[in-house]
Amino acid sequence: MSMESVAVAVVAVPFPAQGHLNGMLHLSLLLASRGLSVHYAAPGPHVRQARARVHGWGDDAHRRIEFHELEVPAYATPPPDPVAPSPFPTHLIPMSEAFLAGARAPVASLIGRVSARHRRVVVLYDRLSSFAAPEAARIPNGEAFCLQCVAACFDAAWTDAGQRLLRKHGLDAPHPGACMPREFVEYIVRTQEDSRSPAFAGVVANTCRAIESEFIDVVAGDPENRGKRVFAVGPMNPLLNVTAPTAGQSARHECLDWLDKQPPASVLYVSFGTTSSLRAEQIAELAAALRDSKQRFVWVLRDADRGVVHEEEAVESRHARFLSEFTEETQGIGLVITGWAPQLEILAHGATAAFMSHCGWNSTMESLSHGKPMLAWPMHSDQPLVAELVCKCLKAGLLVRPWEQHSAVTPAETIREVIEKVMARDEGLAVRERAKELMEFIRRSVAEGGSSRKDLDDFVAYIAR
Ligand SMILES: O=c1ccn([C@@H]2O[C@H](COP(=O)(O)OP(=O)(O)O[C@H]3O[C@H](CO)[C@@H](O)[C@H](O)[C@H]3O)[C@@H](O)[C@H]2O)c(=O)[nH]1
Repeated sequence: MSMESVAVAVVAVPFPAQGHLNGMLHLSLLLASRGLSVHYAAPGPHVRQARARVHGWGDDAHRRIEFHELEVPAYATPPPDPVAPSPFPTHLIPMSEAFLAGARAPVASLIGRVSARHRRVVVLYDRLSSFAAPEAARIPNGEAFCLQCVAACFDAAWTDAGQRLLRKHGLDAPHPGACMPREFVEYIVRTQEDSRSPAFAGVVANTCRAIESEFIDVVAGDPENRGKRVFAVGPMNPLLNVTAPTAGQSARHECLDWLDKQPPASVLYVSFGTTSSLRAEQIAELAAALRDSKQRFVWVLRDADRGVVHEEEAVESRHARFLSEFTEETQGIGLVITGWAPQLEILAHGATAAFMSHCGWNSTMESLSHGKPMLAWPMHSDQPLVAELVCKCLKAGLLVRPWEQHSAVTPAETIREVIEKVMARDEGLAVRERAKELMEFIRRSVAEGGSSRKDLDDFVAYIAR
């Protein structure tokens, strides 16, 4: 480790929901592997959640990071409501508000302590934890970079130039603000002023030129980013080798042993991330579609996370009756996982053929970087637009149902039709081939000489200057 890199410290302040904790931890691990001193700060339960759930780095990698548990006053953590009219996780709003109100002071004090010991402090914040950016301006040696853990097309979609580009590509998703409740749009607006801190130096984005080149240009050209640096370093998730298990990882999930016994490219992986809960009627239709399609599957059947994650007993009890019958009917053909699944390893596995997903951005990057076509079932926020990007622009997926139908139950027949197309029919050949091609492009981006590698090198060189 050079003295130069030790002199610069990174303070990473994720938003404490899994889809954000995860990206910030991947980036922190990438920076730590380059010899930078990295401090990762989140409320205690979320630090533990991020560490327990991250995949692909091996058991030892975390030692390179200093974790800080922020004291945030207690808040309500209601369970998700699977029958709510909107699939947006409104049950997370009390956590978001408490975090916004309570985390600023402990983050400021951490930044102050780190500032005293380093030549420069780089505050990496999430768009939803922008309050950390002005704290970088209050120390003499601070600067702030925003980690964009959503697609560049979603970031771009809020601007006129972005909207024009979306139309040019025939991407016909509703305006981003329409896919989330008004109170959450207000939350984003309230954090906007902070993100314009004088310490704001630029954006690090979990995307790459191989899939979003024009959208990255729109983000870079946004007047808010004028004179700032934009680095597209994605995918930040490790790219696993399809045959070898993760090096240095002790425990292996049993579903991977089951996948080892299945033929190549024969299994459909089904999972809807950590912010979606399906209503019982929808679960029954999806189950019927999986059973009737006669395709092998791994299905992660979980409700959305609470504001603080407790273990999964409640989920199991909600589905217990249905599950005992369904697992009997599909014995040998499929697996249902009700706990935390090793998604990255599942997507990397040679037996996995395709991914039925809500199109969260982490899932999308993980799927495309492992060559798996997507069966897109968008639920809220950025997902309807990402589904359009994957299906229409990248042509690496098929839509299960458009977002506009989110309050209706999608029938088994419709779901089965898409499963059969992607998994078995000639009609699905093009998306299967295209996903493999994109994997090659994406992997070239992060390899020596690729655009994401260069942007990561440039980012590291810039902050360590
Ligand atoms: O059993 C599981 C379930 C999930 N995951 C991982 O959890 C992450 C889920 O992230 P994502 O696919 O992005 O979905 P969400 O959890 O829904 O993420 C939220 O955050 C994302 C990034 O901001 C947004 O793109 C989404 O719309 C938003 O819902 C991924 O890394 C998955 O690999 C597992 O490893 N095992």
